[in-house]
Parts: sequence; C-alpha cells; structure tokens
Amino acid sequence: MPRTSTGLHTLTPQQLTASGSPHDRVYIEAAPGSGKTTVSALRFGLHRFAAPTDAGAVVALSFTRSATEELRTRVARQWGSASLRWPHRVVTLDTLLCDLLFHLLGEGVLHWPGEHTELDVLDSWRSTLPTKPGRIRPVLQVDCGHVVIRTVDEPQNASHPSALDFKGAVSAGTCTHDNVREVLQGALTADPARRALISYFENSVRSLIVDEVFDANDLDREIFSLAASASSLLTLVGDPWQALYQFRGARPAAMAAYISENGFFTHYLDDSFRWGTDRQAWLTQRLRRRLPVTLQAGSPRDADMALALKWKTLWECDPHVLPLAIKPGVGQVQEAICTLLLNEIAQNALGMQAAFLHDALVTLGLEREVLATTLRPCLQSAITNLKYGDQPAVVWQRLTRSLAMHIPAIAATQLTRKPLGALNRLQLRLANDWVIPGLTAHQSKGREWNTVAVRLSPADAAALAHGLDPARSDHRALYVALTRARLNTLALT
Ligand SMILES: Nc1ncnc2c1ncn2[C@@H]1O[C@H](COP(=O)(O)OP(=O)(O)OP(=O)(O)O)[C@@H](O)[C@H]1O
Repeated sequence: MPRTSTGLHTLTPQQLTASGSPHDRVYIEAAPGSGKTTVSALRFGLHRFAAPTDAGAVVALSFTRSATEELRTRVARQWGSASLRWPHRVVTLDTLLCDLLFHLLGEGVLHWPGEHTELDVLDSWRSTLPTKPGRIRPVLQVDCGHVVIRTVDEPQNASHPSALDFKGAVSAGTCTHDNVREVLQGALTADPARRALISYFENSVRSLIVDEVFDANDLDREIFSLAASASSLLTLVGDPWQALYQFRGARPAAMAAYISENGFFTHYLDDSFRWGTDRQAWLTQRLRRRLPVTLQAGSPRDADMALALKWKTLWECDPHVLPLAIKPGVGQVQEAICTLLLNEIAQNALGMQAAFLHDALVTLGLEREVLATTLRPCLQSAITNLKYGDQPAVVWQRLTRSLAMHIPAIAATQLTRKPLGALNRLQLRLANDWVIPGLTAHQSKGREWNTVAVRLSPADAAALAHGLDPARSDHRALYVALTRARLNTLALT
C-alpha cells in the first residue's frame, strides 16, 4: 500500500467506512496492525472539523502514556496541530478520570479532606511515601458526598504506605490514580454525582473515541455509559485478543457484552499492514485460529527486540539482551539509583531510555535536567568502573557517596542493603560489545519492530504447542508479543 512522505496512506475501504461511520455508537474491531490507531486518528479529525465552531470537545482516549502519545502524534500529523487546540484533546483515560473528579470537587458534589478542589495525582505511592509489605491498605471511600480515609484488610500482602503517612498526604491534596478511581467508584453509587457527570459530558464533550477499549475496567465502562447517555458520540476501538490490563480490573468479556447489549454499530478491519512476510501473516492467522505453532529458534544477534512476559525472564536469558527495567527488590531508593544507571547504559548502547526513568526521578525528588547536567558524570564513571571489572560493592559505595552530594533523598536514607545482584547483571551486559533491548509484552503493546525474539517460559511454550486461548490473560500477553514483528518472530534460545 503506498505511503506518502507525510506518513499518510491510501486507506482501505474498510478503514474509510469505519472512520466515517455516521452512527452515534460505533465499535471497531481490528486485528494487530490493521489500523486501529490510524482509524481512531482519522475519526478524531472528522468529528473535530465536522462542526468547527461547536464548543463541545472531541476527546480521544487510550490507556497507556505511550499509546496516547502515538495517537496524539498521528492526529497532529494527519490533521495539523490546530486539531488539538483546547478543548479537543488526546489524553490517557486516567487524565479524563482526574478531570471528572476535579469537576465533582469543583461543583461541590464531593468534598475532599481539607476542601481541596485540585489534586496532585501520582502514579503510585512508592515514589513518594515509604511503603512496607502488609495486608492493611489505606484507601479512600465516599460517605454522603465526603471523601473519607479508611483501611481495608487485603487477602494478600502487597506494598502500602502507613495509614498515618497516607492521611497526611491525602489531607495535603495528594493521591494516586488508584485513589481517583476508588473515589469515583464510590461517588457513582449516588445520583448527584451521576447527574453531575452526565451534565459535564452534555456541556463539554461531543465525541469520545476510546482506543484499546478491551483494557477498560468496570468503572471505565460506567464512564463510557454516562457519556453515551449524555448523547456524546461514542466510538470504541479494540481487539479482544490484545486486552492486557487484567491487573487493573480489565474484563474483556464484560466489555464485549456491553458492546453487544448497547446497540453499537460494528465495523471490522481485517487487513493487517504490519506483516512484511507471508510467514508473519501465517503465524498471526494460526494464533488467532487457536492452532498450535512452532517458532523458529534464534539468538539476540538475529533480532531487533527481545520480548517476554516478565522482566525476570529477560534478565535470566542471554546477556546480549538488555532489559529496559530493573527491580533489585532491596528498597525504593536503591531501585531508583539502579534505574538511573540502567538508563545511562541503555542510552550509551541503544540510544533508548529506561522504562521507569520517570518513577526513579520522582522517588529521588529530581528534575530531569539535573540528571543531564549534574548526575551524568557520576553515573558514567560508575559504568566505566563496572565495565572494567571493579567489585559491584565498591562501585556502589563510591556511586552513592557521590550522588548523595546532589540528592537529599540519598543522603537521608540508610542504604544498608546493596543491590549487588542487579549490579552483577548490569556488569554482565557491560562486558558485551553489543546488546539488543528487552521489553515485556505489556510495554510492547501498540509497537512494532522488524524481527522480534520472544523468550518463552515452559508455560508459554506449552500454550503455543496447544494453541492460545483468548480468555486467558497470559495467552493474550503472549499473543501481543508474537504479533509485534513486521518480518519474523523467533523463539529466543
Ligand atoms: N491503509 C494503510 N496502508 C498502508 N499502511 C497502513 C494503512 N493503515 C495502517 N497502516 C500502517 O500499518 C501500521 C499499523 O497501523 P496501526 O498502528 O494503525 O495499527 P493498529 O491496529 O493500531 O496496531 P496494533 O494492533 O499493534 O495496536 C502502521 O505503520 C500504519 O502506519
């Protein structure tokens, strides 16, 4: 299919029909690489410019920051940056949920402790409050329009801040995206909040386009319903085989039921543009038909990207794979320092950034500029020392001493536990002349490379030998990993 220099293509009849569908509720189901993002971007512009003077916003949503950024870039490329002039926007679903909560607080339908109406919303508490493993989790609930702090006893241990720290942070107007969801969920059990959100959509959103919709959870689905009942146009785009966010409550079967019960007009996109070889097209077809497949074996030398379901699997495979996240498991500050080191190594070797660099900077209370200007020499010198065989314990001691001069969070922390395992693994990678990057299936979603080597666990290999089941989240993650290559997918030996 021809491509112009602007990256625009001749669209297929299916893509054109789906983009311009005149129905109010539209569902577009599409296989990998068949143009979900392309069609979402096109529909965004069609709605945006259909009524240029209408003050109601066209809002496109996706779930991850990287997928949202990709969609925003495509909209700007296809329709020009004026298409994204406020109030029209492409944002994460989390951003929309924050807007809705701020609206309820601003309207006085909900009251936050300390009567805050704007909040500082974090990805997780881990980056700002000390957390400890335990079953008691501090949460936010809604009681007669007031946001209140409670604790719940969870069935399993996980890392949580103490109830006291939590209370202090929430009262100062800070919370996490999980807390935003808890509060909205609680608020939506009462009529005033539902009415206020319907009127928000009526007055300010004329079209909502949701990409990767099978990653939605029950709250997200409820928000889409409120938008639809406010007569906003609603477009849902997705592939049930690529739902990955089970851990945040995604229920692909419930989403499919919602679509079939609510009169959505369905369009299918069947042709994929990702596959540059018959073999890759054949592989995807067999996976989708739940048939057994055998992958050709390959080494990192043969691939542009290594993928696995877990970071640990990548760290345990061939050291020519440099996984782009590191979790030493000995403390938050140690993890953040190791992430800074990994980021430098990834920049040096691949020109790429570590996956959780932003979290590391938040944990250490650093601005990105400080990394480039002040910290880089300390980090690069630690990397040189590791590369030339210095003991990781000695490198760590020198590095933390020099970083402590610039980072109060390090000076104030007793780093008694050293991340020696993580440093050993980095040292092993530094001994190589070349590496390829490694990512999890989750991080690879929506992206593509020429040749991808997938590190299969014994369970993954067994699943492939029998055929994948889209009802299983681990099989769906494997499907995403196996459909990222344009030319060839290999089993990483
Ligand atoms: N009609 C077309 N002609 C040529 N190339 C196309 C066409 N439509 C989409 N593409 C290209 O195919 C690739 C995949 O498209 P896109 O990213 O929109 O698919 P997707 O369904 O969102 O993918 P994924 O399933 O990985 O999320 C992109 O490089 C895109 O530019």
